[in-house]
Amino acid sequence: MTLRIYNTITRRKEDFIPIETGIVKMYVCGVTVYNYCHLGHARAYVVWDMIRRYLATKYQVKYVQNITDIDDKILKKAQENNTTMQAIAEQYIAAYDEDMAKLNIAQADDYPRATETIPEIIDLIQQLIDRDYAYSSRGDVYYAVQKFPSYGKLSGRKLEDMQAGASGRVDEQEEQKRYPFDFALWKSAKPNEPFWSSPWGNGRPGWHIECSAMVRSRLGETIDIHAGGTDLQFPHHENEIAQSEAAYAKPLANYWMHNGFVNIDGEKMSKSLNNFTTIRDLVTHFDPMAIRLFILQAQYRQPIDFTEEAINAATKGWETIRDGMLFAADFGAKLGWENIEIPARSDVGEAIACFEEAMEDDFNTSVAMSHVFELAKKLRSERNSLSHAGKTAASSEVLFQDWQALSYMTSILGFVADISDRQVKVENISDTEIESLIQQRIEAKKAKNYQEGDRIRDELKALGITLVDQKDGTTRWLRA
Ligand SMILES: Nc1ncnc2c1ncn2[C@@H]1O[C@H](COP(=O)(O)OP(=O)(O)OP(=O)(O)O)[C@@H](O)[C@H]1O
Ligand SMILES: [Zn+2]
Repeated sequence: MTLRIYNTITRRKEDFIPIETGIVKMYVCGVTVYNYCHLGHARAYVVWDMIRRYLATKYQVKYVQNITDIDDKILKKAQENNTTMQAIAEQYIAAYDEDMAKLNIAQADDYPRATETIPEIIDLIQQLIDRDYAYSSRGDVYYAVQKFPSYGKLSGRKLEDMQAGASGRVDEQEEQKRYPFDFALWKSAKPNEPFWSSPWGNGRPGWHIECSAMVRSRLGETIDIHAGGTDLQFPHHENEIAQSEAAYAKPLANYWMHNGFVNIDGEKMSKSLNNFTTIRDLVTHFDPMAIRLFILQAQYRQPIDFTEEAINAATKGWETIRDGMLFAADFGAKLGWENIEIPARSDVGEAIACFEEAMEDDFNTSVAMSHVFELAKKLRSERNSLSHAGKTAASSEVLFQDWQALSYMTSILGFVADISDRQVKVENISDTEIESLIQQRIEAKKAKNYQEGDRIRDELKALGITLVDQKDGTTRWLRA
């Protein structure tokens, strides 16, 4: 099987061949740190985390993700809060780390910050000026897009078409440019703004140049995969290509990958549209793994609509998968299983062929998840047989293989099931409390308050107690 990746720049799926055998160099554009991350950001970073985990089954992956800690929006927030740009950045970097850890997103190998990359940025701008791709103008430096003949090759935009559609509005900054689509590499310092000294005077870098400088300094002139959200194709990634390829005369990346949006009512979830739900708010209502599942149920390039029904359905789905993942912890001893660690790929063998086939097809997690569900549902039905009849339909060996395959797949997709949480809860409810809740449920059902009845059943389920309603109207219960 060969891994195939949809490459935005060629607009087709291609076989993945890394530059250096056995190594993948991957750069992902990170967040601008001036606010809490929302579900759209969660999607982006869950997706790149999943891809990184899958690649790591075959290659050594070097994963770099930048932090944009200089930006107009951060400055504005600092002014509003009467504090410094650095203080705002630190606050939201810490929040980012917390949110991503909840979603079980692995740390990058490196998180370069714009403020820590200034010498490399200045060097790169100087090279572009020396090669006549950039010019300084009253303390600013601009990239001359017309000098780069393949400008637009990633996004498919042509300068002539863009010019025809432009408004013709000219503000002060526009006057300093030679051509309307030239973009800033360096911005002269305004009063009360942080600045760094440079050959063009005091100022700060533009946004696009930081990524070109970081890719080069952390990974090299050409990398394997460069990734980000669909909105970054233009202008951000187009401009990165123009900068890096003009400076080094080599492709910046061999594969360009872009994740689809999380939408609300057909519109991109975004800070500027104020239609966002933060990750920290979501995790107070939903299990972070249900959020991860909600994201991975779609193939990464497809849009996802965020609705309450969809996230509720993902919560139910996660319960099934979690029970499957915890099958060994719950029943392994009873079935005589010895090694109940998450298995290595070699131990799982043939069982994962279908899963891998889906993942090799441009990381089709939608199909991959269907294989996960198949196994989780099978284990759930065996769980019921064990609880009710004290025996399983399939042999212990077959179940062990199923559980291993499920555990392997879910580890690649980055799911974690918290056994400690469950054990504590199970110990924390006494038989008398269970009996009393069952009695309350029977009464609720008699009063036709089925919602309350279901609530009690779910509450007990979360505590590891399964209720089994009998034909005679009584209820039996079982601890997981
Ligand atoms: N709704 C979304 N769905 C998927 N990815 C998103 C969404 N919103 C932002 N992203 C991605 O998150 C990453 C970080 O984005 P960044 O910090 O620049 O936020 P942003 O695009 O300014 O967010 P916003 O649009 O909310 O202001 C980018 O790769 C971006 O494409
Ligand atoms: Zn970038």
